[in-house]
Amino acid sequence: MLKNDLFLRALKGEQVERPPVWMMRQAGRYLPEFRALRDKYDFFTRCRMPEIAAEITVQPIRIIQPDAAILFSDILVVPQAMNIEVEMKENVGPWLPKPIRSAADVDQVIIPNIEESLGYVMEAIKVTKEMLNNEVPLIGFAGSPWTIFCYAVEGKGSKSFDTAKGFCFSQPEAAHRLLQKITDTTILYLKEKVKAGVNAVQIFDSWGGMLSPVDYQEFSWQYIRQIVDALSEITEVIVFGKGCWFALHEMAKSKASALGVDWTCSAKNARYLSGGRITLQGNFDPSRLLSPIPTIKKMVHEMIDEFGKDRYIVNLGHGILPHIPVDHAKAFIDAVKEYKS
Ligand SMILES: Cc1c2[nH]c(c1CCC(=O)O)Cc1[nH]c(c(CCC(=O)O)c1C)Cc1[nH]c(c(CCC(=O)O)c1C)Cc1[nH]c(c(C)c1CCC(=O)O)C2
Repeated sequence: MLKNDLFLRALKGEQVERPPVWMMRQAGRYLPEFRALRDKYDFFTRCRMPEIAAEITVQPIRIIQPDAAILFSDILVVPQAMNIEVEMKENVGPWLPKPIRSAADVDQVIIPNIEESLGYVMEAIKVTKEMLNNEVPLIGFAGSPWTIFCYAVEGKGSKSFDTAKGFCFSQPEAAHRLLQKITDTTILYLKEKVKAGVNAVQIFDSWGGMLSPVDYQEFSWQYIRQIVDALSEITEVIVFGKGCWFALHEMAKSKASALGVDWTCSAKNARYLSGGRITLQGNFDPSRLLSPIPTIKKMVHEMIDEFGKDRYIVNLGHGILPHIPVDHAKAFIDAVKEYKS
């Protein structure tokens, strides 16, 4: 049994003493302990070594003490397993030497045997669960099919992902075939993660907000919904769509346990759009952690008042930035623990 199950209770919509808190990208570069390991091994090597991945996962649990851990890994290990080469370049980010640009390229993409190609993730989950010793739940994750597609086609990060969008609009049949392959792989992958021991899963649709509301339904949401349908049978599912406030109404009708929101959508609007009943997660502006500590704490308390303490998980509106001081990150977490309604 978990010693701290606040996070799972909030996902189930139960009443809580205070809302749970964790931070997207909490295992990351703002921690000196993370940077020390970073100097020793390159990015995907760290993902592939279960002991290292587990160590990075529990670092924030020791240092800033959130109510949930998120497995250290990356959304791009999935395309790697699908026969799409992905590198992580220093100061550049993801880099794909051979992006997908044609129907013939899509033919080369495989739905892998998860055990064979991503077994190292399952090993990392098992080691992490032992290290966590039932202190807090462990979150597993995957990118949304659309977000993975963005990298697979664009070949690198982008401000607008217009090559990826252009592929959808000019070669829709090939685009949908690729999106479906990613979806099928992601379902198999997340099911294995649940078997290996994660307590909940989050789907990151980081680039969903690049699409118009109509295109979002066609190229992103219909695939996320397949994942939610398959996974909600066995675990709690959180869907985080960056910039996807326009889809909250549709998302709230799904079997997801919670929806993530970013800081461009007010708590009031998010509650209104999502119908007021589903658990919401977010939405502190990550740059706001640069404010003085008393300001951070005050703003966190106001944010909880606005969302309400129940059916709410405190988080940032996107990942923590690398230059945030550790004591500011800790203040964010502490503010939630000090909250009195
Ligand atoms: C789009 C995306 C990626 N990866 C991820 C997303 C979705 C979330 C989001 O939108 O931020 C998800 C991700 N990536 C990482 C995690 C670990 C768990 C966590 O702490 O949240 C998670 C959940 C580790 C990571 N993934 C990456 C790092 C930094 C790599 C390093 O320098 O060591 C970490 C800690 C690398 C990465 N990985 C990716 C990019 C664009 C980059 C480079 C940009 C950057 O440096 O932030 C792809």
